[in-house]
Amino acid sequence: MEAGPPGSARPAEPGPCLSGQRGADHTASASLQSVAGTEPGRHPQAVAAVLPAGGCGERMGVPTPKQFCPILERPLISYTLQALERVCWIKDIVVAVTGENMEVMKSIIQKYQHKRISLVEAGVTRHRSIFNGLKALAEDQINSKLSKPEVVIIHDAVRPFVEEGVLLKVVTAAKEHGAAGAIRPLVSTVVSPSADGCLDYSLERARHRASEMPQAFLFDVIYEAYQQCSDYDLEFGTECLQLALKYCCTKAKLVEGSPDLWKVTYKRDLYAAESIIKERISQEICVVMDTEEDNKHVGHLLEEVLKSELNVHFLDFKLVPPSQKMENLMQIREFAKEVKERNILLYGLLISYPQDDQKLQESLRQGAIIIASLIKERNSGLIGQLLIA
Ligand SMILES: Nc1ccn([C@@H]2O[C@H](COP(=O)(O)OP(=O)(O)OP(=O)(O)O)[C@@H](O)[C@H]2O)c(=O)n1
Ligand SMILES: O=C(CO)[C@H](O)[C@H](O)COP(=O)(O)O
Repeated sequence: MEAGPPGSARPAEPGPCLSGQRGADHTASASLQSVAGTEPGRHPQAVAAVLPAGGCGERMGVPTPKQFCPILERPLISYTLQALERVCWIKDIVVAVTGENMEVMKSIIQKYQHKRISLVEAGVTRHRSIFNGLKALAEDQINSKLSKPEVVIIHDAVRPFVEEGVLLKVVTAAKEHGAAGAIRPLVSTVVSPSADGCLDYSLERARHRASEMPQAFLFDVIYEAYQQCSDYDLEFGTECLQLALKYCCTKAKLVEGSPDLWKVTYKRDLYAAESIIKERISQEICVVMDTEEDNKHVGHLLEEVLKSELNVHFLDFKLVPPSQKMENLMQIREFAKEVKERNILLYGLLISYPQDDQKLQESLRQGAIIIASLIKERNSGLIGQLLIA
């Protein structure tokens, strides 16, 4: 079963959103090496990331800012951080969080053991939050453990499915062009209404693209752009690539991104994100079997049946001696409670091994169906129960 990251303390509840906050106040390891700048003579801290996470998620319509909304009992932002942390050549990750949610963020970092994270205070708009993150990375910060990177990635905290491949593409393109960003084809046509609410004009859909995240910039380019830009830009702007163009004459390279890069914005996006996470979890499982030596073949048969149910590849397959802990049902329940603290869901499953071949197959098929649905659904109500196939 999928094991969540270790850690025990529960994070504090996120603070509610201040209403009116929005706009109110002012592939190859060789290429990875070169992105990370590890070749001789390069700055060792070449790539850093800034994650704006200071919004209140007005469009989501729930009191908890969306970045802290739980998906399968884990805050959304933790998935995004995990996705960036997996990329070893990103040396620092600067997260911009509001003062009132600083403690929540710290407890998430502690609980899920996130590494390489620095926190800065968010601003009242997304651009201001990003600017605060960039300031923390700029060289002239006293007492800072951060150092100025050559390239900075900017990525929204609410886009959890960012893959290393697209990060590599934008960073590589940013090194060459000064700026780069992920794009997607438009789903709907963009129209411009006139003051009377009637159609003024429409854009030719095939000639336009949706700008997504991640984006990457030569640090000096984007920092200069933020330093130069107007209060109006900081207040109402939504496009970092535009700032680089307007203030540094840097034309960003546009890179095709994957469909999963979309931004969690509305409540239905949380359900979509949950489904994607479940799908991914069910493709990365470790099955630990407790089978007696003379029944080893049954374990292998189960693996075969399970593969057809789940479409998974097995990361690990072990035969372990019966554990003392599992000997009675109460202990399974106690053990399940204990490991749930670490986001591990433990269920007991008893599969009978009839001598009759056909009955054995049926029993294994039932077992595989139960295992597959437990993995896909992560039903926390059933943990510690002994299910029978
Ligand atoms: N003052 C702000 C506003 C937004 N963000 C961050 O910018 C990202 C993208 O913004 P958006 O989806 O607009 O988030 P919200 O502003 O929270 O959502 P809404 O517009 O629905 O209020 C999010 O990670 C959000 O937390 C930020 O760091 N600081
Ligand atoms: O759209 C974008 C591309 O540049 C940004 O990712 C950003 O999410 C826009 O944020 P907001 O919803 O606050 O305008």
